[in-house]
Order: sequence, then structure tokens, then C-alpha cells
Amino acid sequence: MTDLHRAVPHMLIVGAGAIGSYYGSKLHRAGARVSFLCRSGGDMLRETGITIDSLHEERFHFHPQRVLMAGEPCPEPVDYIVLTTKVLPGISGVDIIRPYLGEQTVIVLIQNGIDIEVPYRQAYPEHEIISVLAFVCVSRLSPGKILHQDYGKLALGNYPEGKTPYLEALVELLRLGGVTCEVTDRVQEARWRKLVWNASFNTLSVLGGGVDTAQLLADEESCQLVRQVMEEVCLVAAAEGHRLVPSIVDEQIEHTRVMTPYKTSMLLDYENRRPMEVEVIAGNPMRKARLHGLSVPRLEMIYRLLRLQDAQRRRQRG
Ligand SMILES: NC(=O)C1=CN([C@@H]2O[C@H](COP(=O)(O)OP(=O)(O)OC[C@H]3O[C@@H](n4cnc5c(N)ncnc54)[C@H](OP(=O)(O)O)[C@@H]3O)[C@@H](O)[C@H]2O)C=CC1
Ligand SMILES: CC(C)(CO)C(=O)C(=O)O
Repeated sequence: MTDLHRAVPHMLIVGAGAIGSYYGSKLHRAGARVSFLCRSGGDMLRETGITIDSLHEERFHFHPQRVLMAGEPCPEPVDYIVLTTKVLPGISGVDIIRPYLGEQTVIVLIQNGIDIEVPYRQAYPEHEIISVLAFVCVSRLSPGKILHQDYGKLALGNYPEGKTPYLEALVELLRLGGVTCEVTDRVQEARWRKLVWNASFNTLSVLGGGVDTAQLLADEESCQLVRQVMEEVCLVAAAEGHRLVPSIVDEQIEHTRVMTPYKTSMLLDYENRRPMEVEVIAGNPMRKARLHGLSVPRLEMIYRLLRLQDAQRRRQRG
């Protein structure tokens, strides 16, 4: 047993937004020491802590071990550094985490998108990376105030593949905190499966003029478009060596039909005039398709239109 597996591990969560606060609360419940690294709102968090209100779980309130502002040194070693920012070209997770990495700090990414691990693998080849997919609907109402609407399962695996004792230790903690965890030794395939949903529903919810999942599926033409985008993503995944079962398209559509109508995280970002995760959700798969010489006309169009929307929003924000 290394000192990383201390009885009470120290987790530094980068980003006190919806995902960071929600899963941070679960790790806190499990007895871990949970600190946050914030870009804004740090004073408020230190004073009032974090409250999770949920439509399905009991209200939970906690005070983080430490609240650091970006760049502020951390006086104690970090066992797991957990990135939960949006994945955007303007945010360099690689640079943000540098001051906090000890020799054995494990890098954990709870974020959407494809190939998000690559910059970390390149910058920190010696560090273990755990890649995590969140199946949850949660949002931050204001600093320290989180609303959990639905679900909460995590799928986790080591990047690029496999399962290590550090992964198992993290999963044990999360389960103790009440999180359902699915452990996989093929996390990249799991990312592609999730992308089938995100690359279709997230993007079309914005380009469709601000529609929720139910509205997208209620209309036969837009439902057909969802399906076609999903099929294109499966094509790229297969070229990358991840053969997803063909029934995934029907399964995801039928599963979404019975979900409470949901506004995707990309739509919430668009409505709130925040930058959207266009590159990792639409850009990266489209670039992979180009590398393999595949024709994915819908993905291409979605990517180009979303880039325009995003740039227009940036201009409006000034
Ligand atoms: N919310 C959800 O239901 C789901 C989200 N996801 C994915 O999870 C990831 C996180 O999403 P979510 O939690 O919703 O996003 P939020 O916008 O709620 O939170 C992101 C947080 O990161 C912070 N941040 C940004 N830059 C920095 C920085 N340089 N240093 C420290 N903190 C920083 C932001 O700070 P500030 O307060 O200043 O803005 C914000 O608090 C995304 O990839 C998303 O796609 C996946 C599944 C579901
Ligand atoms: C699939 C979902 C809804 C998380 O469960 C999501 O990833 C999102 O809204 O971006």
C-alpha cells in the first residue's frame, strides 16, 4: 500500500460548478478530504459552503476542506486532482493542475467529449489518468447552490485502458458516498457511446432553436436527424476501433423518450451566454472522421454552425 492510499485521501476538485460540487459532496460524505480550486466565488464558498438540493435525494450541505483560488498554493499533498471544468479552448487544465501535482497524484477527468485525455497524457506521461463519464442532470444556480435534477451514475476507467488499484480505491469511495459506479477497462469505448448522445442531442438542442429532448423527438423530421447524427458518430467510432452495437441508436432514442424532458448542458450554456463545448463534442469526432476519410456531412454541418453560434455569442459578451 502506497501513501496515496491513505485512510483519508485528499481530493482537489478543479471547478466548483455543477459536477464538481455534486460529486465533491459524495466524496465528502464518504469521508474524503475534499478541497476546491475555483476561478470565482471562492470567498462565498469558504463562508457558506456548498448546498446540494435534489429532486430525488435529501438536501446536503458541507464545507470543503480548503477553497483555493486558481494558482494559490495548496499546503497539503493532493492524492486525486479532479477536473470538472467545461472543456473549452480557453481553459488549459494542463497548466491549471501543474502546481498541485505530486509524484503520485492521480489525474481524474469528469468531463464530456472525445480525446480530452490527450493533452494530459502528453504533458504528464508518468501520471495515472482516470477518465470518467457522468450520467447526471445537475446545474449550478449560484456559487455554492446546486440543483440535482436526475440520475447520477458514473462510468470510470483508466486512460487509455485498464483498471488500477487507484481506480478501485476511488470507486470504493464514490460508492460509499452513494454513487452508482460502472467500472470499465475500455473507457474510450464508453466515451464514444456517450458521444452518440451528446453529439446529437446537445448540438441539435441548440441548433434547433433551444429545444429540449422531448421536443427533438416529438417531431419526426428532427428525430430522424438525431438518428442520422448518431449513426455518423458510430461510423467514426468503428473507424477508431470501437465497434458499438448497432442497436445503440434505437436504445438511446427510446431511453431518451421516457426521460423527463431535459435541456442539455450545451443548451443551458447557450441560453446563459456561456461558451459551448463545441470542439470536444462535435469538432474532435469530425476531425477523426476526416483522418479516416469518412463522409459525415451532418456532423460537419453541425460543427460549422455551432462554431458560428459560439463566436457570435462571444462577440455579444464582448
Ligand atoms: N451538468 C451536468 O449535468 C453534466 C455535465 N457534464 C460535463 O461535466 C463537465 C462540467 O460541467 P458542469 O459542472 O455542468 O459545468 P459548470 O459550468 O457548472 O462548472 C464548471 C466550473 O469550472 C470552473 N472553472 C472554469 N475555469 C476554471 C479555472 N481555470 N480554474 C478553476 N475553476 C474553473 C467554473 O468557474 P466559474 O464559476 O468561474 O464559472 C465553474 O464553476 C463538462 O464537461 C460537462 O459537459 C456531463 C454530464 C452532465
Ligand atoms: C447525457 C447528459 C444529459 C448527462 O446525463 C449530458 O451529458 C449533457 O446534458 O450534456
